[in-house]
Amino acid sequence: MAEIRLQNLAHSYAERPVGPQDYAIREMDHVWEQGGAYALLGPSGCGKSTLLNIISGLLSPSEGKVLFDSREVNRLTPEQRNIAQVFQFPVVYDTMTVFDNLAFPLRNQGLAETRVTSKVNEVAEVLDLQRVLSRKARNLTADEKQKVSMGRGLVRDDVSAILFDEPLTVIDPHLKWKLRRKLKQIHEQFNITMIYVTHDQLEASTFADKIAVMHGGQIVQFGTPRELFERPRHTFVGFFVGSPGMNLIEVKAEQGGVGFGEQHLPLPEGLRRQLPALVGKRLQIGIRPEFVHVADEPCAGAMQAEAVRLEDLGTYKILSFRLQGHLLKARLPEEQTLARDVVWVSFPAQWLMLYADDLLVEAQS
Ligand SMILES: Nc1ncnc2c1ncn2[C@@H]1O[C@H](COP(=O)(O)OP(=O)(O)OP(=O)(O)O)[C@@H](O)[C@H]1O
Repeated sequence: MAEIRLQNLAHSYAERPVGPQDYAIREMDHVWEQGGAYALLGPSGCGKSTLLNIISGLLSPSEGKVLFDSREVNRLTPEQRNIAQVFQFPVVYDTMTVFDNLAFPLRNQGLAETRVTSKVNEVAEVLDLQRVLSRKARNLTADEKQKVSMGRGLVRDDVSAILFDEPLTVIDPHLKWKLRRKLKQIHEQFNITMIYVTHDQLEASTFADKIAVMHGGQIVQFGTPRELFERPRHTFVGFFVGSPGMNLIEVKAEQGGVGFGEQHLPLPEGLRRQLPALVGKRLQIGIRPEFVHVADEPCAGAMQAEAVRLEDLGTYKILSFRLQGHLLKARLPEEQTLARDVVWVSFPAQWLMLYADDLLVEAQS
């Protein structure tokens, strides 16, 4: 088990990179603490697999260092780093039994056969594979094969870390939830550093204690699922995490707050004080649909808007409304009804975020 530190790390697949656009990973420093359950979340092409392969040793970074417990491992193979990796598609030995597949990494290490048997049984029980232990792997379903792949990663308790690259892609949807919970349970039981790559925020937040959100080859925020939801530090996190994503409106600085269209929006004192320092930057305000307050009648501080569509999603409703030409969303409780097309919306100060060039502006105390 190890603490994994990335130091001034960057990677370009190009032989002679000339600018940031040539980098799949842009310079970053990051620490994965020993024993943590982490997710690496981001859309296709943001650099997740590249980063995972650099950590595992399948790929050598073009710049910077990978340190395991302060020891540089840049030139070491995955075996030498003692990393277990579970890929999107199952990697199993078809002609071996499930038992022998699970035992393989342990026998390779020269473990005594009694210890092999007890470890294999322990992992098979966690993954519900006891029934198929004596079956040849080729006769298994895709789900079962992927469980065997996972089991091979989990069977050794001396690994530095286990890396999962979208491991549930081939798993039947109704089994996905069960397996995600299982992985979490395994993490609690074995206390191994685990990094789980996914583009699915639900998968990330059910598995991980902390999520690294990747965008354009960088980790734009590293935080708990709650932090990502309540205080997105980058507009991309606001937009990508949450369903629907955060409402973002481009604004200009004004006396006492910000403005968009004809609308003036006062800002809390701490943010107002920051405005002079932000001259020349692109300003946006952000508010999650869950925090927009919507009323039928005018009320203090509320802005008049046009209700465009109300979708009933069973346990809540999503209102699309137009405010000063911006189409925005609000999440309403299931029981809320709207009498007219005109609504009054307000953005509670504690949930209103201000972004300058896409980065969260912290209030000045
Ligand atoms: N072997 C390669 N050679 C050149 N460019 C590559 C190579 N592998 C990935 N890239 C590029 O690097 C960038 C990051 O790709 P990467 O596969 O790491 O992203 P990802 O977030 O894992 O996406 P996906 O989920 O689609 O795999 C992309 O622009 C991709 O085209």
